Amino acid sequence: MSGFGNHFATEAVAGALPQGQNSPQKTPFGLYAEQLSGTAFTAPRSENRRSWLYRLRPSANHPPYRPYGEPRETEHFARRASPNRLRWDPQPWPAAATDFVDGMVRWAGNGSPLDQIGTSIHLYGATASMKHRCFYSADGEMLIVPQEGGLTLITEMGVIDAKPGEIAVIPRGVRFRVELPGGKARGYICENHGASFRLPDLGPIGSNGLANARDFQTPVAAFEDLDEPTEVIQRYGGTLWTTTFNHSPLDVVAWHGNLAPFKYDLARFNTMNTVSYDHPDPSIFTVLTSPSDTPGTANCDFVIFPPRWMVAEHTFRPPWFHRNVMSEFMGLIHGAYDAKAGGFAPGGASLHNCMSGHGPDQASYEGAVKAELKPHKIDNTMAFMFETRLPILPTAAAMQSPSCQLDYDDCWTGFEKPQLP
Ligand SMILES: O=C(O)Cc1cc(O)ccc1O
Ligand SMILES: [Fe+2]
Repeated sequence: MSGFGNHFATEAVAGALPQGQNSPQKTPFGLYAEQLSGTAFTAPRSENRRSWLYRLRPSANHPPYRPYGEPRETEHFARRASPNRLRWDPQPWPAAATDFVDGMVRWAGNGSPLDQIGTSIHLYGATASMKHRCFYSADGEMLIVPQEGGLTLITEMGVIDAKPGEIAVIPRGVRFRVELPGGKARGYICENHGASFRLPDLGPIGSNGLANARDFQTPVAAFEDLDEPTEVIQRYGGTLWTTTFNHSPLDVVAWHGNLAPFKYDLARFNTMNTVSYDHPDPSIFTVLTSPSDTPGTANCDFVIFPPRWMVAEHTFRPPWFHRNVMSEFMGLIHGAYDAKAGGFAPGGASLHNCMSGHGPDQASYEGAVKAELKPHKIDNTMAFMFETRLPILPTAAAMQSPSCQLDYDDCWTGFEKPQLP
């Protein structure tokens, strides 16, 4: 079903969706009605997100949760916020068969899930499909950015196939199982603890452009009818909890509402750029934004750097040097990034925190200053950024990882000193 934030209605079995009311005394086939809220009941209508789910068993039907495995100490934030610029090589594949839940590592983040502000940024690398288990986050919606290998996200509300170049967003609380059609998959996740992602305002751009609402796709209802023990793992307060249902909770036969998972093909992005001079702020490439309480200052923006024509005249065309009050976590889905001649590989990541000077590496700078400024297509590339209001803390896992490039600062050495008259 197409459209962003629409009020959808879908049933996997004809007649399963109640008509004319949400909670009839007798539901079709005796399905259990459940409201899933993404905003406070009292949120203004323009903000309000909720869906009604009609399922084979009430979600309430389960034993208590207990901590899942050993606490993942390395997922805690480093004890001190570091102003240092950081970059990581792509993560190696897990040696043993590892599914999406076990292959997900919190790498960085800010704010706090219990305060419902900020983000947790995870990397995942999986080599096995989830079997008899599913996952959800009570801490935030999950924006999943596949980098290598597709994911089949079998959610309570329908099935999403997401391949590299597409993104998927699973609302807070929606349970899902991840299968790997290609046998392995890796990528990035922004678990958004704040206000849910939405399309940015377009201002003077007008009523079309950037990510167009109709290119977002939400699955139709699909369910499994399985009376088999199913492990349900949730992230709650930053840690994992587990319990075992006596049935699959992916048992929603019909649903309606405007809180739902969706996917988006980044190739559909209608990219804006200068046709005169100077390199615009990267906010023109915002796909989705999670606003904070301060207008224009995002809890998190999801920004991409897609293929595009570079035509600016008498201009230094790559990203300029800058120091930003917002903090920037970047990843690369494929290709090369125009500010980094080397070292930023697909599957890798970088972190440039509040006020940390960064920009083109020396080689990219040199090349761009010398380049002949004819129209040039930056092609076969897709980098992205989670840009967020609060400084980002890496976790111990990220700091201790052998993939952390100890020589990253060196890419900004060797600049020639200008000769003044
Ligand atoms: O730092 C980066 O590479 C991201 C970025 C890109 C750009 O074109 C302008 C500003 C910015 O932070
Ligand atoms: Fe930047």
